[in-house]
Amino acid sequence: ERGRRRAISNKIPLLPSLPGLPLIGNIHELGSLPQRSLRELSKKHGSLMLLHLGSIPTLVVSSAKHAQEFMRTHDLVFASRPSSKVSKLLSYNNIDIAFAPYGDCWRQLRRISINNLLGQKMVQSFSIARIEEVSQLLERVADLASRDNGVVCITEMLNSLVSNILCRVVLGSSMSDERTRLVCELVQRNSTFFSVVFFEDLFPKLRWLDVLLGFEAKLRTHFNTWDSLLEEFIENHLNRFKDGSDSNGTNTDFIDILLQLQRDLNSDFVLTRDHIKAILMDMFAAGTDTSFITLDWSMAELIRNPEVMKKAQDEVREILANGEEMIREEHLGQLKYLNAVIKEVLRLHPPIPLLLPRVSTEACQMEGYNIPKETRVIINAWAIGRDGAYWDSPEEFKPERFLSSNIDYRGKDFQFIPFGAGRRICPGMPFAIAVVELTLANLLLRFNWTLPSGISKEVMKMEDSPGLVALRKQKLELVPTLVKIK
Ligand code: HEM
Repeated sequence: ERGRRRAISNKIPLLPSLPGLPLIGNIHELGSLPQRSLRELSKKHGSLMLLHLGSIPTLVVSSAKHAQEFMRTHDLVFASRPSSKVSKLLSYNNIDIAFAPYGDCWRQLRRISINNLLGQKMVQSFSIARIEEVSQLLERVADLASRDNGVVCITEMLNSLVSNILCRVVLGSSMSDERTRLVCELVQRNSTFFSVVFFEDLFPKLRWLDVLLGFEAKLRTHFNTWDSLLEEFIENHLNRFKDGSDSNGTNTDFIDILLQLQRDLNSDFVLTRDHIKAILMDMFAAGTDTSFITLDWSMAELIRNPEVMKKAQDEVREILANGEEMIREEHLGQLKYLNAVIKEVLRLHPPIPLLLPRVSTEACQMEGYNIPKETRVIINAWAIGRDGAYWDSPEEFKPERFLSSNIDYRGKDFQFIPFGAGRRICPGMPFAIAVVELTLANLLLRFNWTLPSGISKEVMKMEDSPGLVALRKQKLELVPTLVKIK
């Protein structure tokens, strides 16, 4: 049967490749913001294009219809990830969740991530961490607002808020500020490494060039720093456990949960120390920048669209009963307009504009073409979210579009896939949404926001910075004014 299928697929034509240069193929066409250049290319060559990145054949998908083919119809064939030099090292040889190839190890770890770390129930159990960190942020903003010129760099404040929440949930509340800062720095360096393409990834025979140019040594040093830090965190937890100083379980964090699972798991799957370190690395790498970027773009869009800001502020201010000073998690379900604002931000600014790449584990057929095994797939979620075929005035920021529709980001509506879809959809979605909603709601409740004097919204640049994640290029500085609560 397999042989017959192969014989049939041999007769089906391959998708024609875009013309490229010798050796490098189409790399020169990517530019510094591939989501934009790939969208331009797709306007000419169609929403399913075959490119060659070095010697690697890569399909680029730019329409909701084709995204659905890859992430629903043929999801199983494309549920694996290609390995790269950076991801392989930082994921302890691809034994994490985000970069693991499709298979038993990935399935087991993904189940753990959903059942024990990131699912709705666990997200609720960490609500105190969010509330406390958000109230500290509000105090810091109020303090800065009362000083000098009252300007705050909201980008930096949001970045440390998200890092603090993540450190607290993953490592526990007793972590020193110095350790939290180090994690934050390493997470930023991770992003830099993920944006660098190593020669070996494009031309497997050119690994010697990475060695010669010192790239490989730098990456290894970075990994070693991470590794010893994660070892230190795990050992501290084990010692605390041995002392019995944390036996009442009130201080549970991700490391405690994973160590407990390591002790309990009575199945064939053995959770090793490397698995635990790889999962922890994933949580920091996948969880920090993404949520922070969403918050940063939200504040930028709100300041550029004062009528949207006003509506969102009216909504949060109306639902508080007299005397209450903070929006709490139980209020969030009522904030329909704020929810639409967040969706609109994720539509125009998906934090991972090209999602994470997939790779086929067997040949399959699509639109009369044969797609061979081991073809890489990049899905341009950024272009799909701005596709005029699905969205009215696609480049405009109009949260109202979501008030009258049921479209959401849970992976069923392929014109809106900031979290991906199918088997590999982001397991951190409930975690991220809880942080983003609570933070935005309270920033809008407590303060009125304006641009520093001399700066008008017309001169704000809404460009992304290059890299795997799309942070706004300019840091956002704003002037908050404390609002008296009734
Ligand atoms: C607004 C915030 C976030 C966005 C937009 C986002 C987006 C994504 C995307 C696009 C993917 C790839 C999906 C695919 O291949 O179809 C992904 C995967 C993943 N995300 Fe998120 N993410 C966010 C927050 C988080 C958080 C807070 C965590 C954890 C603390 C997290 C953990 C992961 C993991 C572990 C994966 C790999 C899943 C797999 O390969 O099976 N993410 N995310």
